[in-house]
Amino acid sequence: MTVEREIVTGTDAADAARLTAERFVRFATERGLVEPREDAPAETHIAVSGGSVATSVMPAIVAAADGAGVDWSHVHVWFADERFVPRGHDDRNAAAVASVLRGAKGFVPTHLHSTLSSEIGVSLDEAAAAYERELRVNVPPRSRTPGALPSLDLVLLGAGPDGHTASLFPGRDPEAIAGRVVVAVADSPKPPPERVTLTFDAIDAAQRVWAIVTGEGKAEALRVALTPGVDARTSPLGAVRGTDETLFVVDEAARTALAD
Ligand SMILES: O=C(O)[C@H](O)[C@@H](O)[C@H](O)[C@H](O)COP(=O)(O)O
Repeated sequence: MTVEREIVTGTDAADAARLTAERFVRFATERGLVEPREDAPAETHIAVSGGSVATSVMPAIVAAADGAGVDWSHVHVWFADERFVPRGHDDRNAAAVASVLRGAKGFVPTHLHSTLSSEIGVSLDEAAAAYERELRVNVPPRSRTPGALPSLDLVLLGAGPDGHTASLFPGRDPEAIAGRVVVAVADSPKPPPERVTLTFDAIDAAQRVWAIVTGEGKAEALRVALTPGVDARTSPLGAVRGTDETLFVVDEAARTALAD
């Protein structure tokens, strides 16, 4: 059964980040990260993206979590996608996310799961395979079916004006990456060309998928994503779903192409 997609609207990008942070505090509370509970899950696995998710939404989340008393010591942070560039390169999302997480109370630095960077002599394919292995070892699947994919608790996605999300770009065959958790992208239309990304299957195995889509430049991408029945080749953003929750946090500017 497909879970209904929920849309919440902020006045602008900052308000959308605030609304996302509010939802995060609710999520963290449910998982026993504020008041420890006996039946709380031992670990919480979230994946984050680059762009404004790394630079605006994560800071809002960490600030709100701090105000609510969230303990990050059992939280693991993964990347929905990452650019395959040398460590320390400005294009790498890891540095921005690591710096935000320095303010997260109790966060254990080794719980930030970065992808391999390009200067260490691994190929792009090896970097993707290594990240898939790391996810499979650390993140339990929800189903006992053999081969079931790891189920992240929360995936935070952004979206590009072309409807890409993570590094899943339109015009590509989703079947070509079916069953994989992480794949290499060697020819991203948006620079830098080499990336690693979670697949549709990996995102769809996550319990909660939240996409933060703001700004007038995303209006058409949002309209297409919300078109009933849109496929992953036309709109990666429109195709992603969580097992329990799919939430789009948008702003007024991004809604301008939607019918009332
Ligand atoms: O990897 C990239 O090239 C970008 O990070 C990209 O995927 C970004 O996440 C989206 O385009 C949304 O960007 P904004 O949230 O900043 O609009």
